[in-house]
Amino acid sequence: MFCGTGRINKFNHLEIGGCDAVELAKEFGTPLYVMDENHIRENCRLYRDSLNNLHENSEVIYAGKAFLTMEMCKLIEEEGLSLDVVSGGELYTAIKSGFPSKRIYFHGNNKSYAELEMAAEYGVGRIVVDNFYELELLRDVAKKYQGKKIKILLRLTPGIEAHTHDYIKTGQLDSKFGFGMENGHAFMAVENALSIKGLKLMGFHCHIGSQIFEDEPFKDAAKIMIQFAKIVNERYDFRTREIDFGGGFGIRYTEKDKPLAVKNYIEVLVESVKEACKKHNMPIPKILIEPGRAIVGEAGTTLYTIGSIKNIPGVRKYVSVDGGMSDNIRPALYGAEYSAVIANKAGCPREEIVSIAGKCCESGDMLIWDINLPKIMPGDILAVFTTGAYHYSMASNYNMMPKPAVVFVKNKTARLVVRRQTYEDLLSNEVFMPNSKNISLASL
Ligand SMILES: Cc1ncc(COP(=O)(O)O)c(C=O)c1O
Ligand SMILES: N[C@@H](CCCC[NH3+])C(=O)O
Repeated sequence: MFCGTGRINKFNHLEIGGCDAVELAKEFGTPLYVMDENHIRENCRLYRDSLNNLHENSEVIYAGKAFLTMEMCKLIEEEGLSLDVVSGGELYTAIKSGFPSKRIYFHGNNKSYAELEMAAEYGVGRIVVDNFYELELLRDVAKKYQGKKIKILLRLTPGIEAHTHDYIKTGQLDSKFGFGMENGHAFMAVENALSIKGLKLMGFHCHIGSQIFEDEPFKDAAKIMIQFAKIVNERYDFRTREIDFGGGFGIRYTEKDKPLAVKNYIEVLVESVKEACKKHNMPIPKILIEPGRAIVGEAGTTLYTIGSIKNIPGVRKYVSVDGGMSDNIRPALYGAEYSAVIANKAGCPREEIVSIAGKCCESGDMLIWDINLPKIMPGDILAVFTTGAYHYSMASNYNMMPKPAVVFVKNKTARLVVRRQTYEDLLSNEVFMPNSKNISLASL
């Protein structure tokens, strides 16, 4: 049975990081995001070592959008990875945690002038430039920060169609991200970037999509990016020092998912880069990758308490939990599928097919359709696996649902990393004056 990174203990309960999930639910309440810290650290090392063993001049950059807290930044720092941020807020989180700015890569398809200034001020390692507007903003930023060379990568769309959900494909020409190769924008961007004083072009970036199971798109990306670097070298006498191939490595949500082993993804990428460099007689650049989901996804489990159960004989049994699309938008957004167990009956035989509903006011707020579980009762604890990536980071306050707490579990201990939002938190930004009178303009 798929148990995420957990196991079933002698009480027939799910146990994660040596902690009984039923006890975690009691201590911290539900819904609760539980992150298996050792698993995250093992993934960091696996990616770092697999890449480094094949090509020393390399770097693994954790894509913070998957799951970002200051504690996570600290973990990433300790494991020697760099960090990809996509907004002023993510950058602020990293800086506040004490993450070294030189190891920060700043992404985003609509960075504001203020965000770019913030990046220059903190001295981030690379700004990954996405479009011509951003290059123009950077021209001004570079003028203001004269003396500080702003190192950049250009994000390119290599025209690759990865076989994944439409909303998480990014490498094709018809994308909001990056400079298109097919239409010549990528070359114009190189010319532009090289002409701006104060910017130092270091190389290129691409990201072909997310939750990719095949190796072919990575092979294609390697070939196309190296070929591009070769042409750029001939046309502009520019040597590409580094190429960032983005993230996208697939993980397991259900038993149907069959991702490649990490080593295989990395091997295919690095070998393809080396082969292409040999073909074009070019030095091998620094190789960077940006896994997000693959670092944290399988390490996360969400615990919920079962509430109402509605049986429609001959149709369906709806089992509702105390969370929903506010803590996991992925089923509604992508039709994502999940595996789950009842944490307090983890080893019991599966007896009935039920559908797990969230408590938000939307018919589409369904977490899992048709899952086979042991006989389920109100008060049972449901554990949904593989919720470490794009869950906490995509959580919302829809229906004024407080965001769940996050705990890290490791070696039989659990520590609170993010406390549960309170109702007061939900109102904390409101500017509300109960005794003020509405004065209409007409009466003035
Ligand atoms: C530029 C960039 N890098 C890295 C990632 C991380 O992707 P994943 O979580 O699939 O590894 C993303 C998200 O898809 C991205 O847009
Ligand atoms: N948020 C998405 C993936 C997009 C990744 C960011 N470019 C997911 O949950 O699968």
